Parts: sequence; C-alpha cells; structure tokens
Amino acid sequence: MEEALEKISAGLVGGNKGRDRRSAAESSNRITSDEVLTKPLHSSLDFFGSYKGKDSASGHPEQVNVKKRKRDKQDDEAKETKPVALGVRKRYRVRTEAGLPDPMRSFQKWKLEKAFESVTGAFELTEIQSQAAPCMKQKYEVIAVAPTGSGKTLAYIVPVVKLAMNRKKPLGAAGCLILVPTKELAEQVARVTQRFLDAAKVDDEIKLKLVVSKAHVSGLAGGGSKRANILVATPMRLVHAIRSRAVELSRVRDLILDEADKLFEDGFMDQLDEVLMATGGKKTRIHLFSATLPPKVEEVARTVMKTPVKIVVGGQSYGGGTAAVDASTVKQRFMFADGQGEAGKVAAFRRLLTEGLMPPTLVFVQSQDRASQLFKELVFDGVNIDAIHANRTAAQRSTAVENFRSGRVWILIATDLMARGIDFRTINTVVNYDLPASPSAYVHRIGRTGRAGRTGQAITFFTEDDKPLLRKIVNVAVASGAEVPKWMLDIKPGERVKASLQEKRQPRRDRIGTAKLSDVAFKRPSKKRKRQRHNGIGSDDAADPSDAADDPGDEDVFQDDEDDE
Ligand SMILES: Nc1ncnc2c1ncn2[C@@H]1O[C@H](COP(=O)(O)OP(=O)(O)OP(=O)(O)O)[C@@H](O)[C@H]1O
Repeated sequence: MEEALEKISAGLVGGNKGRDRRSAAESSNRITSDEVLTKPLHSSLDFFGSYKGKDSASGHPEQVNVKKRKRDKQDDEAKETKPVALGVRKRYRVRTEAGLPDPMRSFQKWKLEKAFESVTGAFELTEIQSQAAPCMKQKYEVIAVAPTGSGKTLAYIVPVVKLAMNRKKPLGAAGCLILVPTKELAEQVARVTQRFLDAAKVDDEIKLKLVVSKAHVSGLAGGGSKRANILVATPMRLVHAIRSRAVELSRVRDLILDEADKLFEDGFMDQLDEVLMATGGKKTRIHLFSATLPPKVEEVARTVMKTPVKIVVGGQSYGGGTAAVDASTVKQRFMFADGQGEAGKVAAFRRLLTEGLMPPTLVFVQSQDRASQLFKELVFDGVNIDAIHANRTAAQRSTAVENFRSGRVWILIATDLMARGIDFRTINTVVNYDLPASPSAYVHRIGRTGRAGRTGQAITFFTEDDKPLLRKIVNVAVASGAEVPKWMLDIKPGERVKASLQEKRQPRRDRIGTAKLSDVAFKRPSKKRKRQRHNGIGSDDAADPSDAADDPGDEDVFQDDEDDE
C-alpha cells in the first residue's frame, strides 16, 4: 500500500489538471511525494476534518470555498435554522466542517422524494444522505465515511441526478463517472441508479451506461458514451475504453470513487491515475465514499481535490484511520476454532449448522482454493450451498449471486470479492471462516449483514496462527461497541508487533478436509445423497492461490470472462 501511495503521489501531485497534469507536476511548485506522505496538507484539520484554526480567511481551502459558494445560497436545499442543523448532526452523529450546507431531511425540495421512496421503501434519509447530498449538490468534493449498509450509494446518486436534471445545456458526454472495484458492485450500482432514474421519470433525458465488459466497451465505441450522462465502471475496463477512445471523459463533472480506499490500493493505482488524466481536470469534482479510510489515502486524495469536505458518520479510529461500524446492528462474536487445525474449523462450522445457523449466511475464506475446498467439504451436508470467487466464470458468479438473492442457496462461500459494497439486504449471518487480512477487510465483510437498519450477526473463527492479527481486529470490534472476552484484550504486546508484520500476509493454512474429524459431534449424511451440481467448483487444480483477500487482481480475472456474456 505504501508503495502504491508513493506511486500515486509521485504521479498525481501537481493537481488533477487533466491533460496538462504532467507538465504541472514537473513545474517548480511540485510537491514531492515525500512531502505528501510526511506532511499532512490539512494539518489544521482534526481527526474528523473539523477546522481548528482561528483565521478563516487565512487561505484554508474549505473556508475559502465556503465563501465562494455563497452564490449558491438560492439553492433549494432544505434550509434549517442553525441550532436545528446542529441538533440534526448531533443526533445523527455526523461530524463535519463548519459552514457547510445544512443537512436535509428529505428530497422533497428537489422533487425526488417519491423516486427515493420507491427505491428504498423509506422517506427519511440516512445520516450520510442527509449531509453528503446537499454538499455534492452545492459542488463540494465529499470525503464520506459512513457505516456499511447506511445508504452511501443513494447519497451520491441523488445529488448527481439532481445536478444532471438542472443542467440547462447537455454536456454532450458523460457528466458523472462512478468507479467501483468489482464487476458485481458496478452492476449493483447501475441497477440502483437505473431504478432511481426510472422512478424519477427522467430516464429519457438522463442515460446510464455500464462499462464492465468488452461488449460494453464496443457498445460505446460508436459515440455511445456521448449519449450517456452517467457511467458506472470498473477501473480496468474503463482504461481499455479510454485507450480505444470509446469514452469521452473530459466533461466529467463528478467522479465518484466508491470503496475509495480499495481503489487507492496497489492493483488499481495506475488505472486510477489514467482515469484521472482523462477526466476534466479542474472541472472534475472527486468524491470518496467508503466505510473505512486510512489517513494516507485521504492525504493523497486531498492533493487532487479542490474543495474537499469530510463527513464522518459514527466513525471510530483504527490504526490511525477512520472506520464506521455500527455495532448496534451487527452482533459480533469471536470463536476459537483450533485444536484439530483446519479440521477444527470444519467441526466448528458444522456445530454452528446443527445449532441452527441463521441463513442466508455468507462465509468468507482467504483464497479461491479454500473456497473450493470448503465447498467440497460441505456439499454433502444437505444444505444448499454454493461458492463464488474470481476464478469462476462471469455466468457462474451471476448464477451464484442470483440463487443466493432468491433464497435457493442458503450458504454462499466467498472470497473478499464479495466483501465490499454488495447489498443483500437479508443476509442474517456472516462467518469469517478465515480471519480477514486487515481491520478494514473485517469491517467490510461483517457489513454484509445488519444493513439498512436490519440486524445480523458476524462470527469470526480464529486459530493460534491468527492471534497476532486478531488483536487489531478485536480492537475495531471493541471500538464499535462490541463486547469481547477480556482475555482477547490481553494478547501480549510482542504479538502486537508481529501483527503489523503479518497484516496482509495471512497465515499458511492446512488444506480444508475431514482427516481428523473423529471427535466431531456431527453425523455425516449418507454418501448416497445426490451430489449437488456445481460447475467449476471443487477441481483440485482449479485455483490460483493469489485470489487472496482484498486482491485487486480479481479484476484481471474478470477480463477473461467475455465469452460468458
Ligand atoms: N434512507 C434509507 N432508508 C432505508 N433504507 C435505505 C435508505 N437509503 C438506502 N437504503 C437501503 O439500504 C441498503 C444499503 O444501501 P447501500 O448499498 O447504498 O449501502 P452502503 O452504505 O453503500 O454500504 P457498503 O458500505 O456496504 O457499500 C440498500 O438496500 C438501500 O436500498
């Protein structure tokens, strides 16, 4: 990550100035990558981005821009008196900077409340929606950190649609670009956006295009992107489209980086750089949305933002960054599942099954291989089970997701491909069969349950080998209000040192199997049970072990799936 950040800071510093960016970077005013990484540009902001300085006219970027934006006063945001706005923020645990637009209570004044209601089934906005939407509408660049399942997607979709509706002259090219790390998430965001456009009855004027496959890129080639107002894309596919001149991004006014911290990781960095170069330079506002935000990502992102404002909902700090977890909706449990090595984990999982694990259940493992092995191990147990990871074809992944959504599959085994953004409202349980590789991976994985005000539970297995990293993850759980046994907080400091080394280097694990299951209190079902059909899963030579947690290389695998589409 460090390496990647240095790469982007070296490449991007000098500002997001579109095609003249390189020359700007070469100018004598250029900030070196060292400066970016060691000297916070916004040292006058406290941890949550509140302004601490005394002199608002001293060149502080947010303050300057707040003044400039007085011209927007006539905008039709819900205006509330100051004390009411403060009360709303306090009640909502929203931390933000002074002088920003007041939070909105509904989208009534934008005449979008009915569309919003028809998509969400709700009239009231969530915290992040109430604060991020008016900021985006008033043309700030938003850094939004809010819990998983708190409606961040519509927090950026609604203002972007409102801005497009207000545009007097068509831009003649996409005005909004939404970038997300996986194909599954892009499809979901596009689906939500299209539903919102339809419900708002603006689908004739505001066109959406999805760019996640070769076919999509070819479809854009004949000037298709000129007829699209909103593009939703994954980075690699978009880069292909840029290189083949299938898209025109110079008119992009709002660039939304959803799961922003992921997009700033190694595998995506060069692509992100290329996308930024193709967008509209100074005229492009960049927005970051995520439930987790490491400080270095924020620092680097701010170097390419012009009017950044930070909004944090219910955030806790972890490892110096911000994570938004809502422990009131996700009950977190940790289970020691060792004793028999990997067989101990299989036994523990079967115990959960016999005790009545609440489906639908999403089970996370650390690699494609392990997803295949666990599937093979459980497929005879009489539960409807499937697996999803980047080594399956696009069609297999879509079927797995569809079957899980519809309830035909109760237990879905997944790699971290499914850890971010994916919205299955009804997931009751998340099982971290393998400990996540980092606290942020933990936050995103457990956030697949307890969404949109529902409750759910997250059960995390760990073994002796996991103890060093466990402490960091337990810290996030505790900070979010979860209760853990005291001994977990007593892991020795020496082990904590090891944890920093081990992060992202997950332990080598034995193959998942039943070799030592003699002591397991679970009756294996008859072998006669018909084997579930499961294309592509379970072959020994199947997978590339590098389909590890948080591996942005997952996207590379997507590129090979064209024939399925
Ligand atoms: N105001 C609202 N009231 C109730 N439900 C809502 C509201 N806004 C959005 N939702 C619903 O909440 C669910 C989660 O929304 P969304 O996927 O945008 O969450 P998110 O914050 O982006 O989560 P993640 O961090 O996991 O990506 C969706 O099913 C969405 O329809």
